[in-house]
Amino acid sequence: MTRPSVSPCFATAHTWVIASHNAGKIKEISALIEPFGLTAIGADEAGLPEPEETEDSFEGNALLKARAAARVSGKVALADDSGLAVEALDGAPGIYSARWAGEPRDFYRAMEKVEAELEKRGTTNRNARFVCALALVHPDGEEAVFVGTVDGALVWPPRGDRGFGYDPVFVPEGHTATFAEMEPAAKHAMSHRADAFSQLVSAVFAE
Ligand SMILES: O=P(O)(O)OP(=O)(O)OP(=O)(O)OC[C@H]1O[C@@H](n2cnc3c(O)ncnc32)[C@H](O)[C@@H]1O
Ligand SMILES: [Mg+2]
Repeated sequence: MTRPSVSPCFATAHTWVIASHNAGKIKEISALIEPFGLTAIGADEAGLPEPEETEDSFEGNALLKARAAARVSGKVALADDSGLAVEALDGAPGIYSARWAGEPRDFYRAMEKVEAELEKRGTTNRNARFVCALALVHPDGEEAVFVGTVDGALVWPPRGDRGFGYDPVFVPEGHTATFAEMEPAAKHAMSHRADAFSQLVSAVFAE
């Protein structure tokens, strides 16, 4: 038996707080963790505030959100900081992916902004990548972060009504459907979140 590469305290907790206010993410993360016999509680359900994302990296913001949730709830907290990095836009919107949608959030507007920026640059390079940092924090101070990615290309106009955020404009490499046109299980099998989660599973639940 190989030892888990992080402290066993994460796997022995019964409940993980999902430190996110994004319903789409909570749904995807709950589906990923429930097979491990863990109960997931969303940040709204746990009455957690939404911290300001002041760090300059996905990892930094994921840790900031998980630390705040673990401190307030006294439970293991899992946070996800993620976004779309467009090659021809030097990685934008990146950590600002949610902020490009304005307040209240309007992702059609955010997708239009990405398209307008590409047109401004007069480029034919439509390569993009989704990135997901998952931070796991125990109230006793133990921490771990896992980063996953998926490469693909942007399409215009948006297609499909599944998923959330930028899914309607993202076609993963080797496919023709956007994430928003795929069955949720197909997206979960290849997404940036699934990639980060499989690293987490190897570290936390390794036998
Ligand atoms: O911070 P929390 O409360 O978790 O929720 P959020 O929506 O603000 O999340 P982020 O700060 O991590 O912003 C990430 C944004 O990137 C986009 N994004 C992340 N993962 C995505 C996915 O799987 N499909 C489509 N868009 C995604 C989506 O628009 C998110 O709002
Ligand atoms: Mg956020």
